[in-house]
Amino acid sequence: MCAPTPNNTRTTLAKSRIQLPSIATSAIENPATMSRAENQLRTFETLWGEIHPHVRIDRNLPARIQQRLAKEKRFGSRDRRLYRELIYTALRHLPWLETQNTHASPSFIPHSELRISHLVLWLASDTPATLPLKQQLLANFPPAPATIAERAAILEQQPARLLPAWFREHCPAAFEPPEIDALHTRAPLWLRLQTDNPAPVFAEFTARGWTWQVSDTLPGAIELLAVNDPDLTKTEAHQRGLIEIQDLGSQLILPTALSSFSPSDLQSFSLFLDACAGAGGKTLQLARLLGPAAQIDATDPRPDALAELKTRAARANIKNIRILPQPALASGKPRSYDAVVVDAPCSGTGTWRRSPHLKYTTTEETIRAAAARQLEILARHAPLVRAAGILIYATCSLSRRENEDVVTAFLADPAHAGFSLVRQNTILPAAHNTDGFFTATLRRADDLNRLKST
Ligand SMILES: C[S@@+](CC[C@H](N)C(=O)[O-])C[C@H]1O[C@@H](n2cnc3c(N)ncnc32)[C@H](O)[C@@H]1O
Repeated sequence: MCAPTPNNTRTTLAKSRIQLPSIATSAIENPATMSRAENQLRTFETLWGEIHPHVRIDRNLPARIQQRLAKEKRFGSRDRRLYRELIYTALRHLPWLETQNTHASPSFIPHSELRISHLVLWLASDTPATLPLKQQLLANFPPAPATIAERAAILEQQPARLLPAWFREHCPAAFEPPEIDALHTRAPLWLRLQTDNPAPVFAEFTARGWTWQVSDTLPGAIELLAVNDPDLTKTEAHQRGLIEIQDLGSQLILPTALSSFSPSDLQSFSLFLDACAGAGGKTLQLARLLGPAAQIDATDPRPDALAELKTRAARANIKNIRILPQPALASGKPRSYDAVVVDAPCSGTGTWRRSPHLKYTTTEETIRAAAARQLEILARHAPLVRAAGILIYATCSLSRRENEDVVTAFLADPAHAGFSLVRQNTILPAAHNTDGFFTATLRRADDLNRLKST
């Protein structure tokens, strides 16, 4: 499986400093005696063989993976977790796997039957699903070192090959060792507390045997530890709206964007528009940040996402969110908002560790198209910001073309002469072990008439 294609460059592996021994060959030769672990690795190879041809052409690969795993009725939830983990590990390290020649150098693995799937298992994070396989099949392997640079040295690969070369110009920082490590790590599971009294949440987690830690960066953000992809929707905490799943980086966007304003400034902002609300991750967070005295209008072109937002708001008993269908907003009387949030659709380059397939389907053209759309959405919503109000722009991209360049182009347009930049920040993944995000806060001048006449 996963044999290098004729187009791929084969690297010849010289003798490595650390040798990766193979599993015993007898079980492979006689399937009847194959261990459960070996069977599972073979099943992964079959699944990967089906998925691999679609990696570079299917931007909806996660749905394909999900459907493929669901189709296999004999899989239990533990099997599905294992295969998902291995498939996502393979996706994160694909450029290495496609060029890793396990046969070229007998000196690398003497008398070996090392297969690419062993390397995938070796590279996979230690989780309750992968650990039993690692213990059985990789017993003689040295543990995989923590950093991509050390792993690359063992495999005689280049760390930078894991990212598209064209991306360097868009985000040089992503190629620095800490960021490459963060972009190729299994994403942690962050929750946002949606209650001032987390005691029942923590009591339920304890009863389920789950451990967690509270973020020291953002109060109210908690990371679930050593839990193997739990179905949080089944928890009482979720059903009562006490928690929402939200990456810490995403949780940091609004507090960062609003951090230049004093509490009294913030009190004067009571009418917000969330212009790209989707299913409302940030709408719900805003409602909590601002308190019940503020009003948040939420809109999005996707009615199904807005319906989900309605359900989530009801679950959390949040009453100060008003959902506006987009056509009504476009055709109705323009409102004047204290603040408009444009959490824009983007290429998702900040989410590559969570959605690694995007590394292979995103091109410079994808980014160009995303930037044009972002500028259009910002320009369309700018007139809705009142004098002295603010416009918050955010993406989950690390490309400066979708971030700083969009802000610069927006400000350069004479139609936006009343706006100025208050702050802009890139949330790099390594800083707090998050996905990558960008946020900019723009303020509209307080005397629009004066600006119009100048
Ligand atoms: C990054 S997602 C928003 C995520 C959401 N704010 C949250 O926190 O969960 C971007 C959203 O923009 C919406 N969108 C796409 N095209 C748009 C457009 N032209 N104008 C406004 N919103 C758009 C998408 O439907 C999507 O829900």
